[in-house]
Amino acid sequence: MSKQMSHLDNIPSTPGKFKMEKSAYVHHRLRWHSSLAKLTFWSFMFMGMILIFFFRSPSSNPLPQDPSRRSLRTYNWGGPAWEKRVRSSARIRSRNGISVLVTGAAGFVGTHVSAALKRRGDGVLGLDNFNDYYDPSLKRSRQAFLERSGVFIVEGDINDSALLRKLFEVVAFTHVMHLAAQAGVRYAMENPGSYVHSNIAGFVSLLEICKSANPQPAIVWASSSSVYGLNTKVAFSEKDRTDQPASLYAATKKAGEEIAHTYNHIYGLSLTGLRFFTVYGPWGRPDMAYFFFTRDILKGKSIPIFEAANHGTVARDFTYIDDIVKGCLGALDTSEKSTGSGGKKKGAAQLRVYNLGNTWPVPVSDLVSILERLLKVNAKRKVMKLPRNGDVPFTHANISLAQRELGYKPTTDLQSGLKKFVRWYLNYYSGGKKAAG
Ligand SMILES: O=C(O)[C@H]1O[C@H](OP(=O)(O)OP(=O)(O)OC[C@H]2O[C@@H](n3ccc(=O)[nH]c3=O)[C@H](O)[C@@H]2O)[C@H](O)[C@@H](O)[C@H]1O
Repeated sequence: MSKQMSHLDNIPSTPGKFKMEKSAYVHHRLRWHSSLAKLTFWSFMFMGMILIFFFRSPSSNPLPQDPSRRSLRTYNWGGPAWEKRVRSSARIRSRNGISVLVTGAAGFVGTHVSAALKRRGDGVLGLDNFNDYYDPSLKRSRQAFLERSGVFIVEGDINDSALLRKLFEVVAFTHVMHLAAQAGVRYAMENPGSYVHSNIAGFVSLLEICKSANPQPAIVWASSSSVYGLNTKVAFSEKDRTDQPASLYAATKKAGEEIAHTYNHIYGLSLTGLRFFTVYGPWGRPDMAYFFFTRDILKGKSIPIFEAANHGTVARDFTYIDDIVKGCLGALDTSEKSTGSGGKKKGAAQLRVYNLGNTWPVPVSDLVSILERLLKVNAKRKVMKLPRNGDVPFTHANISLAQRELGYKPTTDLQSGLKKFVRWYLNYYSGGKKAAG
């Protein structure tokens, strides 16, 4: 160790305690060394902070975390083998069958609708971008489940016009079931761009291709109960106002309804929007309350139960997936043909919107009680005020229009539907991932 260093060793850590009897020279040298050490130390700290900032900065992150940039991802598609799979999956195998492009096929509703169409002999081709809004492995399991039923899911984004054009070149789809979307009411505050990207830009991109397709397909697509927003008139009817969305999610779905009107008006596309009311069931979405409540009750974690102002009840018209599937098939089967061709309208075309709910709102606290009974575990309930993040206090569907025109008739109450969900959940997460379905 050098002499100078040994001097430094004598420097007390607390200023003001230095022994004043040392010579002025020594004192000066020590002060100089002390400043040098401090300077070196702070230089390193400064450099370190810059490096940390640089590596954590989103703009320098090579992997886009923002789903609104998902279109930057490249997918492999094309080639004779790929086209053969596309054709085979979309081939109609029953008399009077239809050929349907299902967007969002690896999603919750998309999986069930695709499987149901395939079961009755319709041609079905799936399209999904497998984004990571929630655990993509669940989407992969749904894909494997559909694969076993003969449904091929093309990996790609609805914003990829070249891919969509190619799909319509390979198959003359009679229908499109458009379920690809950025879902979730609360996440819209975290990532608004992803809602615009999928629910508005993506929808327009799809409609652009559909309007130019020959023949034009009829389109059925997922709107949402959330379009009723701050509407207080119950039960929600299609005639009620939908101009007060409470979340950006709701606003993009409402925008979708207006965009549908435009494409119907200008190009003669047949368009049917379905306002789904809090759909639940096996293969569901892990971001939804019934799903993560189940997970957290089993883990012994507390679950936040929202309540409205003045301890008011928060309730949802929870609708079981099988009922929703029947509504979707009813909408496809009653769709009239689009009237345009080559991008030109030839006459008036069908434009519809329907509520698909259960007509039986259930308080969220009752949902938790049902889960407790089914799981045989008491929940750690943490009641809290409904956050101001887009949630609405209640939903309640009037379904008479869908009943009359689509033959829609929900038959599953929340207790029976959750029983089926819990059975699936326990099977799926106890290692039976392949068999679950
Ligand atoms: O009908 C729709 O169009 C929408 O339905 C669904 O939205 P929501 O009805 O809000 O479902 P979901 O999040 O399961 O919350 C259920 C209940 O639990 C309450 N809730 C929620 C979270 C929580 O921590 N605590 C709580 O009490 C919460 O206040 C609510 O009362 C879809 O996610 C959405 O994509 C869209 O399709």
